Amino acid sequence: MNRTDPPFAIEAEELTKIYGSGNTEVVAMRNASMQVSQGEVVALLGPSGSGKSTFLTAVGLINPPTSGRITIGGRMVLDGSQAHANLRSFRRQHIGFIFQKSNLIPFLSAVENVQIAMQLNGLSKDASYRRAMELLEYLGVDDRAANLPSMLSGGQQQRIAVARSLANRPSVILADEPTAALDGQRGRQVMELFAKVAHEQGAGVIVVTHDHRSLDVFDTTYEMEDGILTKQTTSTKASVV
Ligand SMILES: Nc1ncnc2c1ncn2[C@@H]1O[C@H](COP(=O)(O)OP(=O)(O)OP(=O)(O)O)[C@@H](O)[C@H]1O
Repeated sequence: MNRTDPPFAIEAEELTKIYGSGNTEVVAMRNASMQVSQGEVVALLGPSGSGKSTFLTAVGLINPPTSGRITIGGRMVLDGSQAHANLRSFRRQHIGFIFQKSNLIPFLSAVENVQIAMQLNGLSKDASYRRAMELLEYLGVDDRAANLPSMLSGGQQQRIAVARSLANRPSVILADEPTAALDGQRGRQVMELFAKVAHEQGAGVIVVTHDHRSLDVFDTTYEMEDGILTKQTTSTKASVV
């Protein structure tokens, strides 16, 4: 990389994660490294139990690695177990995370679930409401804004979760099988939305997916197998909406 190049959105260096110890020790991830440029969308593939979630939650500063370094937007935030930032507030400002399950707050309406992410960062109620409604409209669920999560389908809940993850215009978006609860077409739309946000906002995006039909949306594909991460391809890109 040249000195004048912008920093990588995400730089993971030699991440290793060991769960347990002695007889129960599991090395879930071994020296995993990845660089994601600003505006790049990465697919992370691999069989069940291969370490994909371990990698994603490490990069998302949720489940720190046993060793290795994580640099976000040019700032090294984690060196092994040593944090170089307040991880919780750094995560809230810079990282959007979408889990397999939507994890919405059950007693807040759809729009409030999106607003809360912004209000925690100090945005006013009115401003957060406007942006939340804009995002819900973008995702085709604005007519559900007043509903509690329990009144929504799995796919609708997931779209609310996607809106919430985008609310603070994060520089990093991490998604763990975000389209598992969606039908093929809606799943593809969500993937295309990630690509659009990556390109428009210059965010770095990593998506764990099993959906091979949407792989053309991604710039780069990595595969995890037995805790070893390997770069596969830079795909032939489809046009993005
Ligand atoms: N908290 C934990 N304690 C002990 N072992 C764990 C823990 N979390 C994950 N593991 C183990 O680490 C390995 C990697 O798990 P991980 O969840 O990262 O895989 P994955 O590729 O995301 O799987 P899936 O596709 O099924 O979600 C597995 O062998 C798993 O059993």
